[in-house]
Amino acid sequence: MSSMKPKSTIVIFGATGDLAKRKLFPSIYKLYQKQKISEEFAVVGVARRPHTHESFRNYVKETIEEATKQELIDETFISHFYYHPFDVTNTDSYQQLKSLLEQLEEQYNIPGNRIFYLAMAPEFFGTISANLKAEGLTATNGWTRLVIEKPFGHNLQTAQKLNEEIRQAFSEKQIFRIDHYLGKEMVQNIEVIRFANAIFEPLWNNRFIANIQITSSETLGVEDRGRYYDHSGALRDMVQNHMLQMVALLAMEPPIKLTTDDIRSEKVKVLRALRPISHDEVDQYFVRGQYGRGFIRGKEVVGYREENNVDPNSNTETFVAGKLMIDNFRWAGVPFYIRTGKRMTEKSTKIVVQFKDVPMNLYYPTGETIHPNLLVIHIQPDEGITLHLNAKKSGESMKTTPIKLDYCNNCIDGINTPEAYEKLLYDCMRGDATNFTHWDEVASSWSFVDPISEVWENTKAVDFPNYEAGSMGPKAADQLLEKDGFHWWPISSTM
Ligand SMILES: NC(=O)C1=CN([C@@H]2O[C@H](COP(=O)(O)OP(=O)(O)OC[C@H]3O[C@@H](n4cnc5c(N)ncnc54)[C@H](OP(=O)(O)O)[C@@H]3O)[C@@H](O)[C@H]2O)C=CC1
Ligand SMILES: O=C1O[C@H](COP(=O)(O)O)[C@@H](O)[C@H](O)[C@H]1O
Repeated sequence: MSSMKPKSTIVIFGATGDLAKRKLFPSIYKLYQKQKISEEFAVVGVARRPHTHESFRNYVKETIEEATKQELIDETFISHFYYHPFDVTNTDSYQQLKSLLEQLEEQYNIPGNRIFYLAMAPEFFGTISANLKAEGLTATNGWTRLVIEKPFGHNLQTAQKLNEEIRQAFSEKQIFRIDHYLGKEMVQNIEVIRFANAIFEPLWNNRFIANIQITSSETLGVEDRGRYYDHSGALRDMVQNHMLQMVALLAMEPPIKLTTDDIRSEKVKVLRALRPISHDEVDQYFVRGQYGRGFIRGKEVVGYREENNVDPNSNTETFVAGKLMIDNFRWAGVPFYIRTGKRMTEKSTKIVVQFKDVPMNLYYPTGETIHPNLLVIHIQPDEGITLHLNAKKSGESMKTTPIKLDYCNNCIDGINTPEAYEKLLYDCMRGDATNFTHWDEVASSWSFVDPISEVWENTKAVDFPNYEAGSMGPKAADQLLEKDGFHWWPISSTM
């Protein structure tokens, strides 16, 4: 990795789409504003919609203004954007794209460094990769990298096929598989909290931790993504990738060094150690839900089956809760509970590490319990850490009261946490793949998730819809913990 400002052309396939508009253009702008990338760069948008370079620049400008809520006055920045309209299945057009890139590389003195960002439906990933190689766009004097959006396959088999296709054109080192949760500030902080604090790591195991809970709840429904989501569901959309990545970061052994390979190999070991769930065991370990009508912040919303582009009899889950066991020395016997869903009470991603109770309760010999110690990692929207301890209740003789030590990451003046895509794009430009998923992680995650989706696809959920929009999911998700003697800790910002 070079310490110089990265310099490359970025080709965005799917440049007129939602992801480019909401995440990619604003991220490139932020990197430019912060002077993190070289002033000599070029972005080429590819999609079918007709645009000239000029009309595309206007479009990009509008999208950035909409995202940043600021007027974009820097005309120089926008002049680095170009547009090349074509259907990516049409092989003839790649030669023209190649000529444009060569011309821009000369104009901006870019040494053949190219990022191909596939912000398109996955069905095109293989075709684009093959065409880029066949038409000679990957052979340059510099480096070429391929950024792949999710979903990476629909199950292990399709993911393997896709991987083989893109590996025909790009080596593993050139492939940057995006999991945007890995770009979140507090997800990246998990590793630092664990490995830079002498007080946590000695306790970070089955002798002291009772359970770990990860919740990622959303208030949004499927919005305009019904067509994709109805074939995906929450298990593939959130669990196979984001939730399992957080589990891996929480459970991995300290890497030998903070290199991409060392960290990834520790994460893979966790994913391989996940106790496989057989078809017969799915109901014991996993709960699915689908939202019905309800209220989100006082506003009535429709049920999932009434959403656009969703089958009115859909069997797709919009909520998942699960109990994961990691069969290794460190974690044997410690449940990791995960839950994620749409149209829930609050938008919140939180990790709660619940420590085991003190060995003997000196303060309430009559049976009242002491509040367990909790370490809460607030991923979003609030970013921070809270440690729940017990202290003496003022004025009362030897009674305890729960107290909290709080650190708020995004309350500090001047800290403007970069958006996940901004960080990941920057990492990719620098060639740092640490916060992208290696194929081995993807494969292990699919192996774990596949039996669950197979059972759910083949058995109709008779009780769907089984949770009201605006609630915390179906009752069965609470029972999953209750049968182990635990309960979900609240996700409110006061936790
Ligand atoms: N949107 C989001 O928040 C997220 C998206 N993703 C992933 O990112 C990818 C893109 O998603 P999103 O932006 O929402 O999708 P959209 O449907 O909004 O955009 C798709 C883009 O592909 C272009 N396109 C479609 N077919 C062709 C073709 N044959 N040739 C050339 N261009 C084509 C479209 O442009 P045109 O019609 O002009 O050809 C458009 O620019 C998907 O893999 C998605 O799963 C992942 C996480 C979040
Ligand atoms: O990848 C996805 O993530 C979003 C949730 O991301 P967040 O950063 O807002 O927590 C989810 O809405 C979407 O369905 C899924 O594809």
